[in-house]
Amino acid sequence: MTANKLLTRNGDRIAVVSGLRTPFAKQATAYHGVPALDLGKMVVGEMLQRAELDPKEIQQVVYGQVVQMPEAPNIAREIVLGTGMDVRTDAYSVSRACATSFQSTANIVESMMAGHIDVGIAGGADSSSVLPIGVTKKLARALVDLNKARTFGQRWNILKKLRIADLAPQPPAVAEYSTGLSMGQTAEQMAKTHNISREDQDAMAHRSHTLATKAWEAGLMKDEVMTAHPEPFKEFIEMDNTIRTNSTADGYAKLRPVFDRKHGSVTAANSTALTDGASAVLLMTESKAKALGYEPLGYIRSFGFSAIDVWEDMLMGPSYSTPIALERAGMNLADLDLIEMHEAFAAQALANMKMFESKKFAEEKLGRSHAIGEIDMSKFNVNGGSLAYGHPFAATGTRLITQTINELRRRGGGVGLTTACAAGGLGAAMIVEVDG
Ligand SMILES: CC(=O)SCCNC(=O)CCNC(=O)[C@H](O)C(C)(C)COP(=O)(O)OP(=O)(O)OC[C@H]1O[C@@H](n2cnc3c(N)ncnc32)[C@H](O)[C@@H]1OP(=O)(O)O
Repeated sequence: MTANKLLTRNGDRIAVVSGLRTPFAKQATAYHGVPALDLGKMVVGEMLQRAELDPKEIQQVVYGQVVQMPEAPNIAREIVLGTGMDVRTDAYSVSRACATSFQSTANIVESMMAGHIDVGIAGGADSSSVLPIGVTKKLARALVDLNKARTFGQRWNILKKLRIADLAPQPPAVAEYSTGLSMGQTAEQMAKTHNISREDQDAMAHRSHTLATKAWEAGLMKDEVMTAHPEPFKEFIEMDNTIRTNSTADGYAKLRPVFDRKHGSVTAANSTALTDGASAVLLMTESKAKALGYEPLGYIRSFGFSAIDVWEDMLMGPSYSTPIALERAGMNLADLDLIEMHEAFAAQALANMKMFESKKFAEEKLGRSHAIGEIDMSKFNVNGGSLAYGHPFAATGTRLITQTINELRRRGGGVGLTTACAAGGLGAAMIVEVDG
């Protein structure tokens, strides 16, 4: 029972007591004008209310957002202050690109393992609609110099050096800082290197939308997705508007590639949309959960993070992090009942799936004698993935954790892998379990 599990010093497992998210929405739609912080407060506030937990029980909040709000750099602390928690609740923010809420969850787990806390909240939120739109480097420099200038002549000397182009606003790019390549260009690179066909990418996207539609229709999302009522409080948002409920296989072929217009295969339909949303999990040590009268939904069994080069195959994180998490759990891929992989792009997910079954990859890149294993599609993203739900960067990790645990519960228990790639060549994998 105790072997290969994450345990506290008292032998407690780390329990997921609750998990919730907002409906996810495409950029500039339902949450236009709603900052990530408000989305985060919305989901954490609602989760506390549903759990009927005295907010004063929360000892630590670790939260994250990938696209930062300069006016509120510590989103976790703002969530504490904005949701009625004790002002003395510790809170800090983390960033691990698209794996941010895997990281915030890992931080709470580690605090529990160290014996520092026994109740904490982890999660992440992002808005692609409320962005810190900046100015060019030349204009930024001129503005600083203008602030220091004392005379009209000095001011004029600064201003006359500016050109019209220097005044253009600079939105943040979804690109890798050190290579300058966008995530879409990286997916395109991976599609070419691993011979991922356009047809296979489109089929994966169609599968994702179809399964997500079925999941919503069957009412599977109702416990884990709240109804949102964002400012200006005109409408309620009940469902992800990212999902194409009328997805048809032939609708995909018509689209032109976006990131390599001439020779590419990555389109708007086989990429995740730019998305707004938030998610969170409430974690407790097993004995604290029981003492407070909670029946845990599931447990965190193991996790692992990985890092590789950013120039080639940068979004291959699942293929590197999964063997680490499996080894720490004392398991093989075949022991898993579910495999939930973040679908950043169909090409990226398919390239990872290929590498899972490649002995050559295992030998050359992982230093292992055998492949990670072949993915059984009946266990893979069974209720659809990020291609359908979208990807509010920091929110995807805790979406995956909650979705996987809930599906394991519907199946009467078991063990599931959640895994994601992230910018910077990072990878995250977390194994969750539900008692049978
Ligand atoms: C580690 C990581 O996770 S890395 C990933 C990080 N995330 C990203 O990089 C985000 C990637 N995505 C993007 O940048 C954007 O979504 C893009 C550039 C791919 C597309 O953006 P947009 O052009 O604004 O997408 P939009 O939603 O308008 O779709 C474009 C067209 O495709 C169509 N389309 C989209 N999905 C589908 C589909 N499933 N089936 C059929 N048509 C579709 C739309 O209807 C639209 O058609 P229209 O022009 O006739 O209206």
